[in-house]
Amino acid sequence: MTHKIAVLGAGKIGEALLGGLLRSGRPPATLLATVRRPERAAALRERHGIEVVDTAEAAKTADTLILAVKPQDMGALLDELAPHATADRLVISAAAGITTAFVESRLSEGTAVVRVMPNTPALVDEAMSVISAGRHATDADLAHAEEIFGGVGRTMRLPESQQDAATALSGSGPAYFYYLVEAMTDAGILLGLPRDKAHELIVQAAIGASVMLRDSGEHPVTLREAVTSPGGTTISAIRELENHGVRAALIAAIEAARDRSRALAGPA
Ligand SMILES: NC(=O)C1=CN([C@@H]2O[C@H](COP(=O)(O)OP(=O)(O)OC[C@H]3O[C@@H](n4cnc5c(N)ncnc54)[C@H](O)[C@@H]3O)[C@@H](O)[C@H]2O)C=CC1
Ligand SMILES: O=C(O)[C@@H]1CCC=N1
Repeated sequence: MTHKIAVLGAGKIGEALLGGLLRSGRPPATLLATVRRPERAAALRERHGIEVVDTAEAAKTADTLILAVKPQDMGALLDELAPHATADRLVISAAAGITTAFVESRLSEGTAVVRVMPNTPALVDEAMSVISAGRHATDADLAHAEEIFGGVGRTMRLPESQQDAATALSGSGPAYFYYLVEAMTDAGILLGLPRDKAHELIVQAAIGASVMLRDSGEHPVTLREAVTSPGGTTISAIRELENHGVRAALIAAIEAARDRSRALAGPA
């Protein structure tokens, strides 16, 4: 069998991954997708030139099955998959909250399952994908998952016990930055700047700050201190952020995301 990857439930994250795999040079003939709606199938075929098949066909043809449906749809997908997926398939779940134990319990005994939490910057090859092994996944299975998800950005191995936290920080993480950009744009509007100019200023500040965070090796406190002149503008803003409990709000928000990820696993 040629080495094939199927993305089961090619929605936003599944399509981002497929696009990245194609950009990284994987031939379209080695990729398969499954979807629910015919219009979606037509769009995927047209945009990426890949074959869209049903779950049974994907399970029979591909040796790596990436499950990218919503956590709430995972039980139904596994019911469809189980009769067709032999135990030699590597199954990779990208769903928030869903444990490898849950996936394993629905598939053939001994199936290797890997849990991965990517994020949407996969669309621009800047994802972070956090990878954990299930009970039967070997180092080679983890390396295979790293190779696939490494095509759309960076990867990090963490124990599965830390996946809900990683989901809250990294899977959902880009949304917090977009939220911040929205709020800062509102501030620019309040201060009388045109929306497009405010947006451009904030996006460039975000890119500049991100590159410095990644490349300077400096602690964020040091980078922030370098912006914060005595008696200056930045400290006036920082005082308001502290007054409004923004740090505590972020900690509480990310804890809530972690708790939601745990809850999506369903009752223990
Ligand atoms: N959107 C994001 O930023 C991230 C999402 N995830 C996870 O990825 C999964 C998908 O999320 P999105 O892509 O945002 O959702 P989505 O709703 O865009 O994609 C899911 C797709 O699966 C299809 N689907 C559902 N059941 C199916 C079945 N039985 N057979 C074939 N197709 C089926 C749906 O029609 C839909 O197109 C979720 O479990 C989520 O937790 C993980 C990391 C980041
Ligand atoms: O919001 C969600 O549940 C998904 C998982 C991580 C990012 N988006």
